[in-house]
Amino acid sequence: MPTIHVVNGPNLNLLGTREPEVYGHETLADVEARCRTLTDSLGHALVFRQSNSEGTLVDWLQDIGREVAAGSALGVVLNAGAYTHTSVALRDAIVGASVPTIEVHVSNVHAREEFRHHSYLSPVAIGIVVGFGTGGYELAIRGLAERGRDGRGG
Ligand SMILES: O=C1C[C@@](O)(C(=O)O)C[C@@H](O)[C@@H]1O
Repeated sequence: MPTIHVVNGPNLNLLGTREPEVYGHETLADVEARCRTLTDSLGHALVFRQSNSEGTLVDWLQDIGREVAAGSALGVVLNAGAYTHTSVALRDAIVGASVPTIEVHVSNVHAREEFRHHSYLSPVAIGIVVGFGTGGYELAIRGLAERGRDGRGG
């Protein structure tokens, strides 16, 4: 069964201690453990990563695109953090490397500051999960896996 990638952007390494009233008390390691329990039960491999660096995230998306083209990955669950609202480079990587992408946000970005309402990624994502706390990662994984089963690749 193809790999499901989960990629986290800047400051998500601080989950658990960062603004817990917004992002909750679970750490990124807790989230990874929950994701792994789910992907194990679905029969998919999981690669779960985090970087604060935009260029590293671009490199990973390009790598994932190659794996998807080769049939060894389904796509990516992507919480790009603040780069969501700023990064044309991440959007270009998703499009240029043809990466099936589910955009995730722990918080409901639309109920927050105006600058969080715009996403460069949403128009090129296949789906978006927003505001369900850290449980949103599992919802997104289910969505990506379901889409894979449905035969709608790429
Ligand atoms: O870093 C983050 C986290 C976030 O992506 C979320 O998961 O709710 C929302 C972004 O606006 C913010 O910059």
